[in-house]
Amino acid sequence: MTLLDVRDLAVRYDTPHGVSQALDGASLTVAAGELVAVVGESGSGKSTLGMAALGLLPASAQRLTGDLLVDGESVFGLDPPRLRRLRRTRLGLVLQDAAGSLDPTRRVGRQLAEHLDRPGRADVLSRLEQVRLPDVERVARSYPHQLSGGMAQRVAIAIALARSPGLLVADEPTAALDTEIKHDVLRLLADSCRERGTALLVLTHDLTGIAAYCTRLVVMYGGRVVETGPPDDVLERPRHPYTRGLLHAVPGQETVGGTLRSIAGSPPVLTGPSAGCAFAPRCEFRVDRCDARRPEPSADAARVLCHRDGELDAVVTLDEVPEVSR
Ligand SMILES: Nc1ncnc2c1ncn2[C@@H]1O[C@H](COP(=O)(O)OP(=O)(O)OP(=O)(O)O)[C@@H](O)[C@H]1O
Repeated sequence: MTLLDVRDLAVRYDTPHGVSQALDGASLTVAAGELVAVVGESGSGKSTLGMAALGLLPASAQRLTGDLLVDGESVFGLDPPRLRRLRRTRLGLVLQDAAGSLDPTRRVGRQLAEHLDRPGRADVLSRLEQVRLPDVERVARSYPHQLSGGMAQRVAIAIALARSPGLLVADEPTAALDTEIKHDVLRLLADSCRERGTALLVLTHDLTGIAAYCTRLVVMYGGRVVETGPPDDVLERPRHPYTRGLLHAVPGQETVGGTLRSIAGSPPVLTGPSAGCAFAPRCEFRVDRCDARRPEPSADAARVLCHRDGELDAVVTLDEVPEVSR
């Protein structure tokens, strides 16, 4: 069953400093219980997509075209009370700065209790145990500043999952954590969502870190979804030149005596809809039609947005795509 249905969504921000087209016709569906990672460089539109899914776009954001449906209903069509109810009952959010998302003046046990249907002490402690926190009595009595970053993130996950939402959006949930605990937190997020049947949308720069924990990878560029598929397919047989570039740019994939190749150029800052393929200026396979027309998604499940999809394997052998350790 489709839980989240993003249909050709275009969103732009109007600010005193100018206009920024954050989403330029993004399309994506997420089924109930799916674990989806949305990857892409800074500015590709991941956070805007995530906030739109939660009905949390700021006032400066304007929907130009398209729609976003949760449980079959457009979040843009809901009045504020119904949107609040949808958020409270069906949606959850975990941010990068977990400690910052907690109230610094109140003990974490009390904060968690507010989100529980049966807010007793036993339930609070059991929820803290479920997110694999040690010494839960002490944690429940603590103020946020008394917890490490990893512990605060686990509390934030317990709060976000308290009502077993249909969809949990996690925006760079491990970016502020030490490398050793990043994987533990990602595993916890994925396991907790799987146990509850909650769909997970993780927004991240870290393509390979997340791959082991999700059932689908979604690659964004220039405010559009340019490729999607099971992690093994995307990592082993990337089809979009941007995905291939991202994999070449993964640290640790350099060959001995070779150099780490990054994608030349910078991601676009769009001020309006892209006339052609937004990746064309950085693409080594660019031809005239790439600048002239917007690519439409391929008809298969990967929905690759590339004019040259299907032609490129003759140009690049897949041996050139580095193997990614997961
Ligand atoms: N509140 C805002 N006001 C104005 N412009 C914004 C706002 N939020 C995002 N943008 C712009 O929209 C574009 C997409 O940003 P967005 O944060 O959605 O991408 P992202 O992929 O999540 O990037 P990052 O990983 O850096 O958060 C960028 O050009 C960004 O500067």
